[in-house]
Amino acid sequence: MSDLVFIEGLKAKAVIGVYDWEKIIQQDLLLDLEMEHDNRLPAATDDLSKTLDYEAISNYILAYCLEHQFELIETLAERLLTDLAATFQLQAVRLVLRKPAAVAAADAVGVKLYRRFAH
Ligand SMILES: Nc1nc2c(c(=O)[nH]1)N=C([C@H](O)[C@@H](O)CO)CN2
Repeated sequence: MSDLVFIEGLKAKAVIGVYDWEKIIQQDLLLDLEMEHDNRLPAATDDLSKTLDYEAISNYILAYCLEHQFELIETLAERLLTDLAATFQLQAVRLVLRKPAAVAAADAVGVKLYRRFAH
């Protein structure tokens, strides 16, 4: 399936990092998501409940980042995707998670994941 619902440049806040100073501050994260779905069903019904609601998913991600604390962005990315897939019945998702301020000489650093889920 090559149809996608996507979210680009979602700005989240999280307490994240391996160093002590990072455990007492919130830092900015930037997320891009591509979620595979079949566009024909929502298009045939014009019904929000038949698609992946990018607003609901964005709000879920923002809350998840605020409510969970990890050292590695790898951990956040993996657990977030597992939760998202279960909550929104995602079939397959590509995630880019950037930590823009982590390396001063770089525009951003981060992780890119692609996961397929069986429901
Ligand atoms: N692959 C990773 N490398 C690093 C991470 C990380 O989460 N994944 N984290 C840090 C520090 O927390 C850094 O962001 C502080 O600026 C270093 N390397």
